[in-house]
Amino acid sequence: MTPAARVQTAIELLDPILAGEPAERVLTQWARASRFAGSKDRAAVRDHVYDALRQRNSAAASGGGENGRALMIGLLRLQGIDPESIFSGEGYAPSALSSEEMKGAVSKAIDLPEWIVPEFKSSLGSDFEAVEAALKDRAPVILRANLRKTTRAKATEALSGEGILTKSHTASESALEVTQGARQIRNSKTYRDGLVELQDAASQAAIDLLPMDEVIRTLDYCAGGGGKLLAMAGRGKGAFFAHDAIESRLRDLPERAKRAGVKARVLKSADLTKQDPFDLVFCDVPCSGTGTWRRDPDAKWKLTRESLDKTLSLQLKILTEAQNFVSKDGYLSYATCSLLNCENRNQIDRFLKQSGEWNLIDDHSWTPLDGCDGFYTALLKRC
Ligand SMILES: C[S@@+](CC[C@H](N)C(=O)[O-])C[C@H]1O[C@@H](n2cnc3c(N)ncnc32)[C@H](O)[C@@H]1O
Repeated sequence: MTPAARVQTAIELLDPILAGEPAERVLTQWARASRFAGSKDRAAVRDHVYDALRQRNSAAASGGGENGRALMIGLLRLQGIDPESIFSGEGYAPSALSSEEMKGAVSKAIDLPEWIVPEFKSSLGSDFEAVEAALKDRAPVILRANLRKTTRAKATEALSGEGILTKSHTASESALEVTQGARQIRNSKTYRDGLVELQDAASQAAIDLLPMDEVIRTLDYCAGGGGKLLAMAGRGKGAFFAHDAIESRLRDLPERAKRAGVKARVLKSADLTKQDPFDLVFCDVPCSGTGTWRRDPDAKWKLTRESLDKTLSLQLKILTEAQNFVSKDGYLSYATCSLLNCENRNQIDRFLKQSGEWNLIDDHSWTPLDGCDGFYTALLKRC
């Protein structure tokens, strides 16, 4: 595909996404139906679509409209590319710019839904502008060296032997930022042998704060794909249990655990009460995902006040349930990939007040300004 044909494809895919279809599904369906598109074409089209979504308001303001064509015109302007050089109307290129479209100019806007801006401002304070600007960019690709099987230095060497270059990330001693060869990771021997996993640096740093040396039985209460459980297992030697209210979310865990050299027992909700209590119950709760909007910009425009309010209630419900599975001297831990206080510290304060049984030992938050996704974690112990 020519560069112009890739832009035309992005325009055609953006329209259904802007109408509400999930971006990931639209891209996957297009890739399946477009055998002519090579891996570089697919990656380029994907980058155009996600770049336009990350900067949707700025692209609309710079392109003079809210549809796929206007967003791509605006995005090119924001990227310093004259859209006239792409919109030629030749071959598979988008049709030539109208005189109205030619009049547009670069115009930067706040690339967040309007309703959430006050939440962001009150949560981030003086960091608001810098974080909002960072969310317009792509997120780095970060790996976790699996400390069960290797060290960060050895993982770096093994990856480099396969053409994947990395540098150490300051947030965690297991974190590596990929600087070259990111698309080869999943096919590399280093990855297939379980020496590294894809995981953001803030998630790794959050696991570093857990008292893994002290605990014997760990329950990941909202285990999902098991990313955090495997990171905990990389640091601890005890027994690891995985639970999720939606059992199908745990489907990838056995394969990933095998690759990582970890034994993890999956527990159904009905079996939890039959278990001995756990020394650590980790709750990586459902959240707004605001901290990961660089990776999933489609979610940014789909979050509503109503869905955030529902999520806030669910978070408190999960903590209230999960506390029952913690041993007398055990720890309860809470985590979100959110940048919002209402899901983070405020939520913990509400829980502490409501239960009257727990003390906050430590909490920490990360933002893209730390070179990470937005993330929050709190560690609680019984009073
Ligand atoms: C943020 S995701 C977890 C991601 C996972 N920890 C990882 O690292 O890949 C939140 C998970 O909580 C689960 N969940 C939702 N409601 C729950 C509940 N009441 N009890 C336990 N898990 C729940 C969801 O199914 C989802 O998989």
